[in-house]
Amino acid sequence: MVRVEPTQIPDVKIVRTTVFTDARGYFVEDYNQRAFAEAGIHDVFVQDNSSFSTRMGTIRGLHFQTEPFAQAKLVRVGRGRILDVVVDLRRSSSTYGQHIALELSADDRQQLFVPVGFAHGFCTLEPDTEVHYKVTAHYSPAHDRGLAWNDPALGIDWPVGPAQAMLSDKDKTHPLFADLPASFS
Ligand SMILES: Cc1cn([C@H]2C[C@H](O)[C@@H](COP(=O)(O)OP(=O)(O)O[C@H]3O[C@@H](C)C(=O)[C@@H](O)[C@H]3O)O2)c(=O)[nH]c1=O
Repeated sequence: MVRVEPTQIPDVKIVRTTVFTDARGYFVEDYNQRAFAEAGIHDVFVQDNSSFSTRMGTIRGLHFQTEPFAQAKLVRVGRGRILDVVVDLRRSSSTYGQHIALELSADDRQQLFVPVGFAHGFCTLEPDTEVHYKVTAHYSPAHDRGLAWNDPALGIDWPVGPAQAMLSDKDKTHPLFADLPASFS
């Protein structure tokens, strides 16, 4: 059983699943298209991604792709724990520039649905953390964009600062929120 619930930014959803345990172990539905449709989400996922981060304090983000490769994402953790963060980049939105930060772990199996129009990133809260996410458009390096994870204007309360964060070279160079071109919305 899959339940889809709104967050403070209503188009961003928390997805909860029911785990059925028995003597063998457990069974769980990780994704259910009908439950999403009943929640008004009709996005079609076309690619499943996984990333593994060895170090606690690894930050990946904040990332998004532009049209026609903009992606909605459904994020879950297979091993370990993350602080998952999404930032509303939709200029016409009443929550433009606001963010949601939610802990996701392998233990609670909570997932986050991130609609098109948001930047996404996370910080690992444990070593050896594996993140799985479905996306609704294929990877396109030409449409791949970033937003500075530690832009003070975003007000994100990351668990680590720049001195401790493990980042890719790419993620050290993204523009500030105020410098994103208007054409992204
Ligand atoms: C995202 C992606 C990367 N790659 C390749 C490109 C590159 O050589 C290598 C690592 O890519 P990155 O450094 O962009 O990986 P990463 O920093 O983990 O990027 C991911 O971060 C999280 C927060 C997201 O939301 C994702 O959409 C994605 O942007 O993998 C693909 O082949 N397909 C993909 O879909």
